[in-house]
Amino acid sequence: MTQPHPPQGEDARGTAGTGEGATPDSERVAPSSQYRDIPQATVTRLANYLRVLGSLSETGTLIVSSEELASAAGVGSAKLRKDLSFLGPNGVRGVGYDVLRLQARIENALGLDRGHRVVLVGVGNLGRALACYPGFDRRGFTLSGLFDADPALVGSTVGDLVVRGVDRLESDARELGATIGVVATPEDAAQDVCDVLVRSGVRSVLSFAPIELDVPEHVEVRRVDLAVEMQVLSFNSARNDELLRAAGGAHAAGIPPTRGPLGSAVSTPSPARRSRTGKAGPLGSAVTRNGSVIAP
Ligand SMILES: NC(=O)c1ccc[n+]([C@@H]2O[C@H](COP(=O)([O-])OP(=O)(O)OC[C@H]3O[C@@H](n4cnc5c(N)ncnc54)[C@H](O)[C@@H]3O)[C@@H](O)[C@H]2O)c1
Repeated sequence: MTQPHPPQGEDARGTAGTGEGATPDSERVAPSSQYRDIPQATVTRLANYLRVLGSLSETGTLIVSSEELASAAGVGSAKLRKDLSFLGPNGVRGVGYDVLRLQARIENALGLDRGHRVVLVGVGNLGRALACYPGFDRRGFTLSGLFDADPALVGSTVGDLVVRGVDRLESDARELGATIGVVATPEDAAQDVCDVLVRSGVRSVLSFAPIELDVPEHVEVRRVDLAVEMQVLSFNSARNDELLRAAGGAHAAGIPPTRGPLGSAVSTPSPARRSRTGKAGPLGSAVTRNGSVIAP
């Protein structure tokens, strides 16, 4: 992860400070507000780069090239450089990115350096699993409060926290300084819970309940729906089958293989296609054909 590599693409110009072609990073930490125009898709990818960088820093890697980082994150290196260009000058030409510095830069852009206190409502099957997951802390999210309506659960310990009654949600979430509220209740309770979270001052809600939640304009809701993710996988799988069939026909006719939907040449899947480099990701996880990394 430390070999130098020649600059290319927009980096090579070294003008706009878009990547490894830029001058060495200044120590100046930009305010997060400077990043508000970053496109949503880039924000999602930045979070992914951050995860990869976290794994690299845990293994003591100091410098990473854009190709290596891009490969581990499952994106093309041009896209990676474009994404990182939103953060201002990064990296050193011919050397690569300083892992810790880039981590700090992305954390700043994502507002993670401020830290987030999270409260979770609904400590059932899903809520318990989330409450026991140790990975949030590593990424700047401190689970600070668990709430449930079931008297049998209130007072019990889940993970490191004692479950509180939902009747205390408004006052306790405010007192805890919660910035994010997670809704893991049945759908019929989700809107009420969301309203209480909003009254407590929470401005970001992550909901697992399968309904749309009404919130005031200043509050953002993100809904997680695994069924939707599986539907996307189903669609991609059907499309890739189609492309493989077309590529098979083209091979038979002596026509070169077509490009896949993400720019990869379509060929029969094999273990060697676990990632663009044929390597497992930094977490030992496989990079899927559509570019996402499956975390262990
Ligand atoms: N998005 C997804 O991919 C996905 C996947 C699985 C489940 N879910 C959804 O997540 C939610 C939780 O699922 P689950 O399997 O953990 O359900 P569950 O029944 O095991 O747990 C729900 C918990 O919410 C508590 N609760 C009920 N009303 C409440 C209220 N008013 N205030 C506080 N707590 C209250 C219950 O006491 C229970 O502990 C459901 O809405 C489910 O549809 C979503």
